[in-house]
Amino acid sequence: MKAAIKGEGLTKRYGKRKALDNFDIEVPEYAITAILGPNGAGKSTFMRMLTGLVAPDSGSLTVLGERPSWRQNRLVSYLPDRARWYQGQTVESAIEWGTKLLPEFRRDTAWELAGSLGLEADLETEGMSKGQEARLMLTLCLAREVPLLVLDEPFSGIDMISREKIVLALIDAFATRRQTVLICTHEIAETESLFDHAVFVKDGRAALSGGVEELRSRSGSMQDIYRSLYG
Ligand SMILES: Nc1ncnc2c1ncn2[C@@H]1O[C@H](COP(=O)(O)OP(=O)(O)OP(=O)(O)O)[C@@H](O)[C@H]1O
Repeated sequence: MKAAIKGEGLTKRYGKRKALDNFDIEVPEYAITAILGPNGAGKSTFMRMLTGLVAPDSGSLTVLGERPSWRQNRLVSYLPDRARWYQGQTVESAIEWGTKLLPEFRRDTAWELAGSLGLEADLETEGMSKGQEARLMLTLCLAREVPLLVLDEPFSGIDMISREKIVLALIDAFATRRQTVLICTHEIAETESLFDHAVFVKDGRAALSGGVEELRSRSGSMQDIYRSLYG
């Protein structure tokens, strides 16, 4: 197994609090890996580190064989945990913006995804519901044919039917492209069928990780493991 992402001894402090505390992780390439854990465990801090938005205080991190950087971000499609739009943007102008500015962005794929997620071209980002906003962010992210997708909470605020569509879109994208996908989520119940590999984060550390099949055969469902670690 080759690692698309490798982190060793990653530590990040905010004042006295350690968001990450000697965090070790290996994310296998061409697989879908879940990062799981309760609020405040350190998941988003790690996701931000992958794109260089947050620098570790100590430890080492490689993403596709190099340290995170702006140059490296051409190869990474990152879905942040909060949306930011330009004023007056619509679904159409956001897709045009992606076509012009995002590396390896496929306009046709974006329109297909937008259509299947029920996003109309003239829908304005101002005044969008939380779920519409999440669907548009995901559309922009999945339309990029880059080697690594990093999705921070892609399902939050999204209704069950759309969530199922997104899971199918991800499986579809994954079957036709060679991509590594890293997803941080709280929605284990409906999405665990998606994951090949899982990393459970607790208090800034990797408490448990491994192939999902192997973890299940040893310790039950992902939900059972989650309860026994955090309950
Ligand atoms: N910019 C920041 N300034 C201060 N503290 C921060 C900052 N970013 C994260 N933290 C703290 O670091 C810890 C880990 O936060 P992080 O957002 O990584 O958790 P998370 O696992 O993603 O949580 P959630 O599931 O709620 O999104 C928390 O205690 C948080 O308050």
